[in-house]
Amino acid sequence: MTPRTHDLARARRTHAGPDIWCEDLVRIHRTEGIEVQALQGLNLTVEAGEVVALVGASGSGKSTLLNILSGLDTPTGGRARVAGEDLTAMGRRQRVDFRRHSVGFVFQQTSRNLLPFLSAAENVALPMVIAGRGRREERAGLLLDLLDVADCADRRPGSLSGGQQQRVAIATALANAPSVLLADEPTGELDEVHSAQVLDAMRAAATELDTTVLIVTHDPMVSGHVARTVQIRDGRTSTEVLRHTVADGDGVREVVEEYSVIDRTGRVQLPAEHVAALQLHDRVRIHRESDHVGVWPGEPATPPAPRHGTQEES
Ligand SMILES: Nc1ncnc2c1ncn2[C@@H]1O[C@H](COP(=O)(O)OP(=O)(O)OP(=O)(O)O)[C@@H](O)[C@H]1O
Repeated sequence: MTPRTHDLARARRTHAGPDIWCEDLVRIHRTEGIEVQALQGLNLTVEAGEVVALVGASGSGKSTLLNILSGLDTPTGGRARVAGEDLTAMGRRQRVDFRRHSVGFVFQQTSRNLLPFLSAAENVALPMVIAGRGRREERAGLLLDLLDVADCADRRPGSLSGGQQQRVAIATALANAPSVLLADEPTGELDEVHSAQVLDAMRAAATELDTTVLIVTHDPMVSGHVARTVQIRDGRTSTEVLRHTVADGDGVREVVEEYSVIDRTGRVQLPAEHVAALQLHDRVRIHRESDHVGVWPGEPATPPAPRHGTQEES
């Protein structure tokens, strides 16, 4: 901790277990008699202090999930807990409290995050005014310092660059020391250099304040800046990419491993490229070997003989 930020209040958790937990989450949107199942039994667990990117094609259900996790929307089915709060059983007052204290939110549009007629410091202080928090000016200054935009404190958003505005927006979202920070395409309007700077600043602030972060993004670059990337496909989590640094006889290197997600009932979504390459459709044959499971196209009718060590793993 730097000397200036050592007295910044960090997230305070009174719950045990993960900060984000969803089980079999379903959300059906109904408009003009048409039903769209945006989330189709989604499972996701994010432990306290993790920084996770959520990626997926347009329409895969990312914004729907974020709206539920931030308490703006309610699921049609399944269960969800964020910062220890059961999102399916919250009353109106509890929901207001949850949005004020337990979660912070950063939108893609820089103009949506900040009030244009307030300075950066006043924007950061505003959620603390609403929550009745003391020592606001001091905390606002420390947060702006933590996000490396202390020099912008007296400037209004309109005179700041997109990257500076997003840093101020992150400071604002962290004002009341939430356990969870949800960010919807926070780098969507920034170029690569500024995106990287904003992500690094967000990650550093999250570590300092012990905040759990979920970043929804289309930007593949974001994955390179986080240890865990969860892919959502057709309203379900399908694959996860984990990155970690290994130091061994060959030196220090980054190891990237991709996993398919398996749910409680044993469902696995095969990666789309495997499905296409092997022309898997309608039904497949599955064989268990001693240490893995093989998946074969449904044709021909005779099951293949096991070929140890050469099968495509699911
Ligand atoms: N309010 C709504 N009414 C009807 N359908 C909706 C509504 N919101 C979302 N949908 C539908 O639900 C599905 C998931 O949408 P969602 O916005 O969650 O996806 P997304 O992954 O965030 O997409 P994008 O990356 O384009 O923002 C889509 O088919 C979308 O058309």
